[in-house]
Amino acid sequence: MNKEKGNLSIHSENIFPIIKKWLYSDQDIFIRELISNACDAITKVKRLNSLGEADLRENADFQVKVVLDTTAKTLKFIDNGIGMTEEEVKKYINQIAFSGAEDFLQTYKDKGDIDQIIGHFGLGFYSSFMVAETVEIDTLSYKQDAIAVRWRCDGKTEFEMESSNKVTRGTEITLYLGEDGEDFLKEYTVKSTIEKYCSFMPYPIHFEVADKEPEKDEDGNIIIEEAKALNDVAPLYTKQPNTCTDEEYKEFYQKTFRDFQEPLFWIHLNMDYPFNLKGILYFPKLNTEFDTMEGRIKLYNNQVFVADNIKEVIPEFLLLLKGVIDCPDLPLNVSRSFLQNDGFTRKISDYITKKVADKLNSLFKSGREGFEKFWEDISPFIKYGILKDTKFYDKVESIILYKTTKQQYVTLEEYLENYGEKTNKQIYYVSDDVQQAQYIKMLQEHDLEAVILDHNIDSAFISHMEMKKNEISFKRVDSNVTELMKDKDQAADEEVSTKETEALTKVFNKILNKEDCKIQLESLKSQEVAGMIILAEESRRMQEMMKRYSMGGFNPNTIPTEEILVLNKKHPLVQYILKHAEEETEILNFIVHQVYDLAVMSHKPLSPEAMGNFIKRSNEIMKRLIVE
Ligand SMILES: Nc1ncnc2c1ncn2[C@@H]1O[C@H](COP(=O)(O)OP(=O)(O)OP(=O)(O)O)[C@@H](O)[C@H]1O
Repeated sequence: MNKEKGNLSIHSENIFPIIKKWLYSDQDIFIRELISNACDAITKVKRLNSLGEADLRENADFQVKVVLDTTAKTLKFIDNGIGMTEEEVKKYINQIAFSGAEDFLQTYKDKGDIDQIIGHFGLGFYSSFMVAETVEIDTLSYKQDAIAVRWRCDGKTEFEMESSNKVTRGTEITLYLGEDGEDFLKEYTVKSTIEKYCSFMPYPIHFEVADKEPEKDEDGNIIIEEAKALNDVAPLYTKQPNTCTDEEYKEFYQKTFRDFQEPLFWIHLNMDYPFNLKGILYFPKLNTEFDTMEGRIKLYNNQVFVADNIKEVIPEFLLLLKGVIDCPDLPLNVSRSFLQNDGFTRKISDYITKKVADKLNSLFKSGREGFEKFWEDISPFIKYGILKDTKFYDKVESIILYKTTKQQYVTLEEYLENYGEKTNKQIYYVSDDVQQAQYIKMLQEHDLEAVILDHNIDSAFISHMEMKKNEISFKRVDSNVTELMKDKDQAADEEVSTKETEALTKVFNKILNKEDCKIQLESLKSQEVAGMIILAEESRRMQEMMKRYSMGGFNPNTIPTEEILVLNKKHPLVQYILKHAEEETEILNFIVHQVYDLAVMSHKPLSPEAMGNFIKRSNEIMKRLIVE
C-alpha cells in the first residue's frame, strides 16, 4: 500500500489534552481497554471460524501478550484475533472511536465533576493516549491475502498509515510511553493493573518484560519459567451452580479477596432473564464491631472489571459482603446519577436483595442450629439491611434472632410467646450482660429473660422495630422497676414512705455532695439489692442519640440526667441509713457512698475518680473488719 497521511475526523482540535485531563483519575483503564479489545478480537475470529468463515489452522493458541520494554520505553499489547484491514483501520480507528470521544465531550462539556463519570467511557483504544506520546498499530486481518497495515499517531490530530511487516494474524499495539505514562514502565504497576482489571478475562493473558535479565541457576544456566497466564479464563461464577463444589467456592473466595478466613456461606447468582447476571456473594466472617465491617463487591461487565462497590447497582447494605457480580447488560458508559434513577438498575438491585433474603430464609428453615451458629456474624449485616431496605425487612423480619441472657436464640415471636404476657409485650434487653448482671438476676428470679443487644447498630435497630411493630417496645433492664420486682405483700403507708424518701434524699445529697439526687423507695423482692439506678428508656435513648450526633468538643456530662436511685426499703443497709440519717458518723458516710457506687456500677462504668475513691474506701472497710 502507499504511504498515506490524513487528518483524524474530529471537530475538536483539543481532544487529546481533554482525554488526558478528564480521565486522569482512572489513568490505568487504558490497560483494561486495550486488553478487552484484544479479547473481543479473539472472540470475533473464533465466531467466524465456527461459522466456517475464517481459517484458523495456524495461530489458534488464543492469547493476549503484554510486553514491557523499559529500555525502549514501550508497552505492547499483542493478540492473535481478527486483525484489521486498511479499510477497517480507517473506519474503526480513524472515525468511529472519535465519534465516541465527541459524544463524551457533548455529554460532559458542562460538568466538571470527574466523580460523575464512571471510569469506563467507551473511549476504548484512544485511552492509550493518556499515557503514550505515540501509538502504533500493526495489524493483519484474518482475511485471505490481507495486507498488513501500520497506523501511527503522535497524539495530535494527524495519523500516518503504511504497510506493515507483520506476518501473523492479529493486532499489535505499541505505546511509546511519555512522561504521563512513566508509572507504567514499572513491571509491578503493569502486572497489578492487569490483575486488577483482567483477572477474569476469557483468554489467557501473558505478561513479560522484554529487556529483563534472565534468571540463572547456580551453574549459570538460564532458568526457563513456564509461561503462566495472569488470569482465570473461566471464573467460578460463570459455571452452573450445581457443578461447583464447596471447596471450589472457598478457593475462589480466598483467591479473589485474599482473605484466608473461610466464608460462612455464599449465594451463587445466575440469571438469564429478564436480564443477564451472574455472580457469587459471600458472607464473610465479621469482626464484631460494626465499624470494622468492610465488604467488597466487584462489578464486572462480561468478565471485565469495572469498579468496586458501585452502590447505585448494588444495595448499600450488601456492600458489607464480599462478592463478584457480572452483569453484561449494565449501561456502564453513563453517569452515576443516571444509574441511580434507572429502573433497570433498580431491578437488578431488587433481584440481588431478594436472592439474599431467600437464602437467609432457606438457611433458617433448613437448619435452625446452623443458622444460630452464623447469627453473631451475620446479624449486623441483616440489621443494617433492615434499616436500609423495606423490602428486605419484609422478607427477613420473622427470622431475626435475639440471644437471651441464657445464651439461647429466640425469634421475636418466640420471646413474646414465652414472656409477652408477663411483660406486657415489652422486650427486656441488656446492652452489657456483665455490667448489668444484677438486673438480669432480678429478672431471672421472676422467670423472665432479657435479650442481649450490645452492638453499635442495635439502638437504631430497636427504634426501627418499634416503628414497624407498634405493639411492642424494647426496655433496657435498668430502665424501670417492674411490678414483678416489687414485693406487693408489704402494704405501703404512703405518708411514711414520703417522709422516708425525703429523709433519704437529704442524707444522700449531703453525703454525696449533690443537689439533685433523685431517690425512689421501693420494697423489692430481692434480698440482695440495696440500691439500683434506673434511667427511663426514653431519656437514655435521647442521651445516646445526642452523643452519637454531636461532634467533637461535646461533653456528655452536660446532658441533664434523669437517673433515679431506687433504694430497697427492706435491705438492712437502707434501714441503717434511715435509722441513723441524722448522725454524722463515718459509718453512715461509708455506707451511703458504697450503696450509691455499687448501684451505679451495675448501670454504667464509674468515672475514674469515683472508681479510685471506691477502691480506697473498700480497702478501708476491709481493714476495719480486721481491727474490730
Ligand atoms: N485489538 C484489536 N483487534 C481488532 N480490532 C480492534 C482492536 N482494537 C480495536 N479494534 C477495532 O477498533 C474499534 C474501536 O475500538 P475502541 O476500543 O475505540 O472502541 P470499542 O471497542 O468499539 O468500544 P469500547 O468503547 O467499548 O471500547 C473496535 O470496535 C474494533 O473494531
